[in-house]
Amino acid sequence: MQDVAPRDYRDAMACLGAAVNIVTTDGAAGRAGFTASAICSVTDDPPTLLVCINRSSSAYGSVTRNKVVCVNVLSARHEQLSRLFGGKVPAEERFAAAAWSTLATGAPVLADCTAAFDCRIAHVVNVGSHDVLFCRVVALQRSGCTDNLIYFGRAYHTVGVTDPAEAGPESASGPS
Ligand SMILES: NC(=O)c1ccc[n+]([C@@H]2O[C@H](COP(=O)([O-])OP(=O)(O)OC[C@H]3O[C@@H](n4cnc5c(N)ncnc54)[C@H](O)[C@@H]3O)[C@@H](O)[C@H]2O)c1
Ligand SMILES: Cc1cc2c(cc1C)N(C[C@H](O)[C@H](O)[C@H](O)COP(=O)(O)O)c1[nH]c(=O)[nH]c(=O)c1N2
Repeated sequence: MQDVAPRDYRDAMACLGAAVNIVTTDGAAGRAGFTASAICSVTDDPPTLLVCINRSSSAYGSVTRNKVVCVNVLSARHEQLSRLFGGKVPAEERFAAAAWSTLATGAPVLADCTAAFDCRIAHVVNVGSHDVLFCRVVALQRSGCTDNLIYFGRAYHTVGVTDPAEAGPESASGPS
């Protein structure tokens, strides 16, 4: 069996479109956040999602020591914010560019995000350069679920629904 080169792997992964999110944390280990597309739902009982984080990321220490994250799902208007959280910009400058609140864990919730999943990190698995964080969702926020910022072919795109009713009502749940 022939090994697949990392470059070929990334070229093929560039063909897999994915929603763009900002993953945040706060707590004793400090506030931090990064742009992430390697996120998916694991199970609805108990509500659990996974986040893949590069261990070389500036947010890594804060995320793993605080043991909480909020996954903020982005819409088209957040492209510039996604670029800011995509690397090489100091954390304070990233957060200064938007309005934030909190739900249950204290991790920053982006005021106008499409959906926010506030989580406690339940389990961590090391795989190559990344840690896979299995995150138990403890609170939610949904608002204006009409479009998503998508990363595909190394570029940003938008998908949306023409009838907002298709996306369901706005809501928030969980302890606050
Ligand atoms: N999962 C990730 O860690 C991830 C995902 C997307 C982009 N990025 C980072 O964003 C920057 C721009 O990326 P790009 O899409 O323009 O070109 P790229 O060639 O670095 O990435 C192409 C695709 O490969 C995957 N990928 C990239 N780096 C990866 C990594 N270290 N581990 C696992 N999968 C990875 C992603 O699906 C990405 O869309 C790069 O620095 C890249 O490392 C990282
Ligand atoms: C569209 C897109 C998607 C992702 C990323 C980037 C971009 C532009 N990055 C990279 C990540 O955002 C970046 O490396 C961090 O912000 C770390 O940079 P600093 O170490 O903080 O400068 C990223 N990193 C990661 O660990 N997991 C991921 O799923 C993703 N996904």
